[in-house]
Amino acid sequence: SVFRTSESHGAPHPPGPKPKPLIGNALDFPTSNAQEVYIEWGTKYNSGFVYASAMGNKILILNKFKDADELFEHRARKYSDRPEIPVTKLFGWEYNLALYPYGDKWRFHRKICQQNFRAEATRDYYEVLLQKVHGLLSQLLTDPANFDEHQRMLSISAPMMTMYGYDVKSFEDPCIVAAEGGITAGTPFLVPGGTLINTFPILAKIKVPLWLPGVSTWRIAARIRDFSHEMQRIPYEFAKKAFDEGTEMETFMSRFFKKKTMFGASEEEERAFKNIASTVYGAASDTTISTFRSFFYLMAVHPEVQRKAQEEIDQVIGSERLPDFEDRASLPYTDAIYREVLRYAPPLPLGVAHSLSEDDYYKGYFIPKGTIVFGNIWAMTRDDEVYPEPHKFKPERHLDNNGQLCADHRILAYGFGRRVCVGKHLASAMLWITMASVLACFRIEKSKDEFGKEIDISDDYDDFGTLRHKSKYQCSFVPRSELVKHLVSGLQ
Ligand code: HEM
Repeated sequence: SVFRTSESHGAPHPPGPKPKPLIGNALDFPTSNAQEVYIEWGTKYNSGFVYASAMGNKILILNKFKDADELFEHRARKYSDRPEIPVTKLFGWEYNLALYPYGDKWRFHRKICQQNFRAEATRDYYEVLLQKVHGLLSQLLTDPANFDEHQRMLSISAPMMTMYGYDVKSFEDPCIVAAEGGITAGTPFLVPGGTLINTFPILAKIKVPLWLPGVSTWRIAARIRDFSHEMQRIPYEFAKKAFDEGTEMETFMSRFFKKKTMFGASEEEERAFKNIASTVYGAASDTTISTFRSFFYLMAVHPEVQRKAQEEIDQVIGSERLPDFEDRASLPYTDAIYREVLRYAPPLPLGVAHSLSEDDYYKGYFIPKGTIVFGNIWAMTRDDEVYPEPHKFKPERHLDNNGQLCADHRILAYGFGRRVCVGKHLASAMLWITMASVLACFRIEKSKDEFGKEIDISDDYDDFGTLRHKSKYQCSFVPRSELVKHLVSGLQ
């Protein structure tokens, strides 16, 4: 569009679909597979970044890493805000630091996250993670058909355990019911006219239409607030009690309680620890679930990749023990699989929206304050100048000629700039140890039908607005040896 406004000093907005009178680009916004549509816009308007606006929302999409790097990293001071969600307070979602505006409160929370989730600090969680992953191995051995349920439970219980020491064992757990209930019921409120549909991952779970007869907005709001208080209260009180009784294990919350007892802590700090622990549930579980779904699928359809990883594991670890975090540096191919899964199937293809806190000019274009800015992770991980044959699953692309991991550590799936996923080291540890452990123990194969014929798995994904999941499929987990069977059954 070439709309010129007084504050733009004559510079046009970046290229994009031409706005219609009154409704702007309202009808142009995609409701699913947006990441692909935005790539098409880029091609159509011959630009690495495109702009559109509707009903007061201005949106900039960055399809190229170079532009994302320039704006999110080098101009971070302007590009680190979040779009405002008016109902946050109404729903009791003030705890969620991923939604905070760029400012002191966010900075305070982010600093605590960085201290506790930086690469070194994640070591404190290794023992718990390993225990949880070994639990998954046992379940895959005894009940392989329900592998998806098991990986979902792992993805939910690992963060609950590391944050609070709260051991979730069932989807009926009151804390999980409250967390899921709040997200499910609250989501429709976040979508004014559907235009913000791609703004937050949480929007993915739109299920209850608010205009159902007899459903009052306020009643729903009150329910969501209750859910949200419960999901914060239950595990917090559990962790507090465990600490007071001296039975606590080393967790994010116990570390805080210990510090408070020894040195004291402000109310503000206590509130921040609580907020962070609650945020982690939503931030960690769905993204991890999505990654595991892609991983099992990609292994089942790429036996040659699996074989290579298993050769590497057998060589380094042998078959008498299971992988440990210390083995990671000696298993570059397995690490390359982790990177390639997140490249091939980023769980949040459009990341999480940033917003621009001041007017800006870029490459001769005017971008107004308040513009919602998406880094199109999907487009960047499919850029064939960076990743030749981007539609192929090839872990080798992350290795150099000596079979060592390439120096570029950047995993685009974790987002950008000062808002980059603050849990990425924890996520990396969790994802890698799970992948290495499952590969060490099982061959992941396509399931067979009653005639012994392999059941194909399509490359279909469900796209819930922002969160992308491999659509339902079957696969089999075959123990690699009797020894492995023995090793895994001994874990329980
Ligand atoms: C596969 C796993 C994960 C993926 C793909 C992922 C991806 C992302 C992305 C794309 C963002 C937004 C970045 C941006 O604004 O540019 C984000 C933010 C965030 N993530 Fe993750 N994440 C994962 C796991 C985790 C885990 C395990 C934790 C917690 C320990 C976590 C905590 C957070 C938090 C708190 C934010 C908000 C940061 C802020 O607004 O400053 N994430 N994540």
